[in-house]
Amino acid sequence: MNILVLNCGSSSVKYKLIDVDTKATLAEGGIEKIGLPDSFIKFKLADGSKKVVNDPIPDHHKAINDILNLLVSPEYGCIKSLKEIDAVGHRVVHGGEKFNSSVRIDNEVIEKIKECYAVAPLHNPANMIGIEAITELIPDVPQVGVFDTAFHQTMPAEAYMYALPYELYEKYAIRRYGFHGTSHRYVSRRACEFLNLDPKTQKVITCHIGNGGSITAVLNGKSVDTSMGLTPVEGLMMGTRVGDVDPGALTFIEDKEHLDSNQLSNLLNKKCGLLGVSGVSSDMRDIDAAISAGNERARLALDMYIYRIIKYVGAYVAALNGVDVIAFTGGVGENQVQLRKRVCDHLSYLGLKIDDNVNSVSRGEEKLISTPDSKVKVVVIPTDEELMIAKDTEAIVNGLQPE
Ligand SMILES: Nc1ncnc2c1ncn2[C@@H]1O[C@H](COP(=O)(O)OP(=O)(O)O)[C@@H](O)[C@H]1O
Ligand SMILES: CC(=O)OP(=O)(O)O
Ligand SMILES: [Mg+2]
Repeated sequence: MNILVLNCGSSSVKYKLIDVDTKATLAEGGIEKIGLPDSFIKFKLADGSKKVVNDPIPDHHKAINDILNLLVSPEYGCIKSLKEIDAVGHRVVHGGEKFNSSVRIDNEVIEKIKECYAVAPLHNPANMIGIEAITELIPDVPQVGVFDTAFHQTMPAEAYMYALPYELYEKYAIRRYGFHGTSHRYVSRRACEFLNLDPKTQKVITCHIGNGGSITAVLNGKSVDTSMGLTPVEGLMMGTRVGDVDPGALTFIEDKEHLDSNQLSNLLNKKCGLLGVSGVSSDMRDIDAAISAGNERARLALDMYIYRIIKYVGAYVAALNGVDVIAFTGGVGENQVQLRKRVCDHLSYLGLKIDDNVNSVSRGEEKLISTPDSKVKVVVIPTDEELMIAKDTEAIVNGLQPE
């Protein structure tokens, strides 16, 4: 069975075509920097080498079309026709309170995904573009939705409730949901497997730091708290998202700048974070380059970004009453060596030590980066949301309950 996985992030679309019977990955790649002038498509060729093609990709619509064309392209494709795809698994970012596991996509599910547009404006519309493109091109193929929010449905009420009037929760389901759940689920399990530990007995903190970023406290395999909230804006400072900010500052800005709620949402989602503070870019690679060129605002942005990660990890050590394993993942977490070093050096009070030599060469591969005598194990685990999505999709198409 060939399963196509589409993972629409806020700045990227990643894809994998997996033959789940042989476990072979037939094609994989991604489009990055969507909406930026230097966007590109990167994909693996049959011989394992990578090819990068620079191409202006203004939005997710063009990104998905390019991916589908590439799959059947005579030069680089691996299938002759889209009919060779048996099922499609989609990452869907916001599923509200409705979904605590993956589901087959039907009209009712589509309605629920659309209901969540307002609370995930960078993501759910992008996810729907993927679903609609597939419905149009290969209408009879079953499609499965795998929700970022599902893994966090185990959070206790004390962690997911806001101290707003209770009626607002009852009326609108305003609460914290958390995101990147598929990644936190995969990385927390894989980190334990990699270290030969039983996830059911471990206190794990997973740091998913990409264009969007979130940190999760995982106790015995279950999410008990996470840094994102009702929307993917809460928590860490991100590429373009503000993260935690005094709600009082928001009403002040609304007033002074005469913003309506759409304009305020646009500001908080698209104009803040690394981009807003540095004035340079939302992309960590550009921030690193600007710092090397002496840009002080880029340096301030990175300092703030790292400081926020340190505070959240500290908070989750408290929430878990200790920590056994810290895992870094996401485009930044897997590659930005300095960031990992600075976060870990700040956690030396836990008896945590990283091996600078190992850390400084660990990029995009599974690695234990703490020293043998460190009291906390620190690992880099490249996330594989696509594998999780493929497994869930296979289970659902076969009428089984996903794990
Ligand atoms: N080698 C690298 N060094 C530093 N940052 C990197 C590197 N590779 C990717 N990144 C950063 O990772 C981020 C994108 O992460 P990713 O997880 O792919 O994003 P998304 O949230 O869209 O899924 C960007 O800020 C990018 O600059
Ligand atoms: C939910 C979220 O922030 O996703 P991404 O990091 O892929 O933008
Ligand atoms: Mg992502």
